[in-house]
Formats: sequence, structure tokens, C-alpha cells
Amino acid sequence: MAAAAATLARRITRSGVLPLCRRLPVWGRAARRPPGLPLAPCRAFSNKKIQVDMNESSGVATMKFKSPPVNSLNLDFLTEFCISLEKLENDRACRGIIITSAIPKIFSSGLDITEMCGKSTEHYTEFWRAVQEMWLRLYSSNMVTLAVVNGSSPAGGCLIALSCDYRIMADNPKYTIGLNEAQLGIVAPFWFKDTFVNVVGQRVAERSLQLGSLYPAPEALKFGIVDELVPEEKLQEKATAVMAQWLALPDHARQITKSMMRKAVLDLLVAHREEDIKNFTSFVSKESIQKSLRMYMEMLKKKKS
Ligand SMILES: CCCCCC/C=C/CC(=O)SCCNC(=O)CCNC(=O)[C@H](O)C(C)(C)COP(=O)(O)OP(=O)(O)OC[C@H]1O[C@@H](n2cnc3c(N)ncnc32)[C@H](O)[C@@H]1OP(=O)(O)O
Repeated sequence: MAAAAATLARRITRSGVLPLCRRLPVWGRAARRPPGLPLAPCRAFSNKKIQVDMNESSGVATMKFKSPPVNSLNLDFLTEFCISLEKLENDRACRGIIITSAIPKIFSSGLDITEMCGKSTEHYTEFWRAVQEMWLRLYSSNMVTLAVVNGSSPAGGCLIALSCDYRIMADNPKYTIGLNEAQLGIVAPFWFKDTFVNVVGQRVAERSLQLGSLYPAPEALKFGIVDELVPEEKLQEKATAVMAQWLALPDHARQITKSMMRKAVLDLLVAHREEDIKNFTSFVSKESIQKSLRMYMEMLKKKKS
């Protein structure tokens, strides 16, 4: 796993985000199976923290986060995420991916705060590169990406959902979503902000980011952070229907349109990747930021007692 991560990191450092030519638009890749053949069985691959099930007949993979207690995004998780995504991106049978959680009530708690506390500069560098890598791959994916947000989704968890093409959230006001970095005394990086703006617009993004707002599901719908609320027991059915609707179109037109809409934001991080890593490491190494993060972790633990 570590070797694979290193390879990924090296590749991205050399050439920026994976070249689009490797991900040429294809017309209905999954529809190529010769008619009359029996449906291919589901294939699955599972690592420690993410379960992936590939339905070959529909061309849709489901990626389920299963990293207790709260699917926090640590280095191992991010590495698995990138490897899984790369496997699917290279699988010509796969046209769409549903991202969801196997942990009840939690989609993802965002970046693992312990990865940002009391570690070395080398560690912060490696961690932040992995966070960038996850976003670059997901945001630039040629597949249809659908987030099924079946639990709370703060900060980095929200970023994963925002990076998808469409978001369905469980209709439960106890589940919250948003970029709450300001509440931790940290600042969402420019590419978190740009992704957010691209989904909700400048005004909602500015207010939400300044206040570090976490929105209960109904408010998240009102502000356009998610596209639909669905009763929890209907999420799977709805996801299948939404995916079928997106996959009914020829891939190439959708892919080129997506690339056109997202390119500027992606290019910006690719061009400033090393600078962004330096900013992160120097910011997170400050004693005042370390103190804020420690206090936040303590607050999380106290909340229980
Ligand atoms: C240029 C500089 C740029 C810097 C930008 C950095 C960007 C950062 C983006 C981020 O993603 S920061 C992370 C933000 N995440 C959060 O604020 C979420 C915090 N967690 C929660 O709100 C809750 O835990 C929850 C997700 C709503 C779940 O609540 P629940 O009551 O079900 O569980 P808890 O008892 O709170 O948590 C269980 C267990 O997990 C630990 N934990 C929770 N979240 C994190 C996390 N993000 N990282 C690490 N650990 C986390 C929590 O402390 C508990 O641990 P314990 O040992 O069992 O007490």
C-alpha cells in the first residue's frame, strides 16, 4: 500500500492531474457487452477501509466507506480511496460510481485531525499531498460520481460529496453537512472554497465558510449543498434511478462538459500544488493552530461524557 501511494504521489508530482487523454470519452462503455450474453456477475474488491462492489451489468460501482468509528480521512484511507478510484477509472466496464458509507449515521467526519496534530513536517507534507490527490482524482473523474450522504458529513467529508456530480442526502435533520473548518480555527484551502462556490455560488459559500456552518439536511437542501433529500430506506433505490438517468446519455458529451466546467479549478491546484503543501505545513505547524486542533479534539471527547 505504501509503495502504491508513493507511486501515485510521484506520478502526480511529475505530471499534475492524470492527463485527460488517458481518459478518453467513450460512448456507453458498459453497453459494449455483446447482446444475448448472460449478465456478468458482480465483482468486488475490498481493502481495509473501503469496500468496492462493481456491478458489471449496469457499469456502476459502489464504494462504501467502512472505517470505524467515523470514516475519518487518514493517510491509509486516502491512499485506499485513490487506488480504488484509479482501478475503477481504468476499468472500461465502469461508467459510474456511487460513494456512500457503511457506518451508521456517519458519511465521513472529514480529515483525520490526529494526522494534523503533533507530527513532523514530512508527515504533514505526505498527508496533504494525499488529500490533494484524492480531490484531484475525484473532481476530475470521467465517471459519473454520485454521493449518497447517509450520515453526517463535515469538512473533508463534505468536500468528497461536493466533488461528486450529484448529491443525495438522507432526510434526517440530525445529519449535518458543511465546510466547518472555521469552527476549528483553520481555513478551508482555496480549492475547497472553489469546489464549494461551483456548487452553491459565491454568496452562500462566503457566508457558510466564514461561519463554518454545518447544515442539517433540510437546510443543506435549501442552500443547494445537496440536490435531493430521500428517506434513508429509499436511498439505494433513488441512487440507482439517478445513476440510470445520468448514464442514459452518451459518455463523451457529459465528460467533455464536466471537464470544461471543472478545468479551471483543477488547473489552479495543479499549478500551485507545491505552494499549497508549503502553506498547509507551515500553517498547521504553528503552535496556535496546534492548540486549536488539540482543544477541538478535547471538546469532541468531552461531548461524550
Ligand atoms: C492552509 C491550511 C489549510 C488547513 C485546512 C485543513 C482542512 C481540514 C478539513 C477537515 O476535514 S478538518 C476535520 C473536521 N471534522 C470535524 O470537525 C468533525 C468532528 N467530528 C464530529 O463532529 C463528530 O465526531 C461526528 C463526525 C459528527 C460523529 O459524532 P459521534 O457522536 O457519532 O462520534 P464522536 O463520539 O464525536 O466521535 C467518535 C470518535 O471519533 C473521533 N473523531 C471524530 N471526528 C474525528 C476526526 N475528524 N478526526 C479524528 N478523530 C475524530 C472522536 O474524537 C471520537 O474519538 P474517541 O477516541 O472515541 O473519543
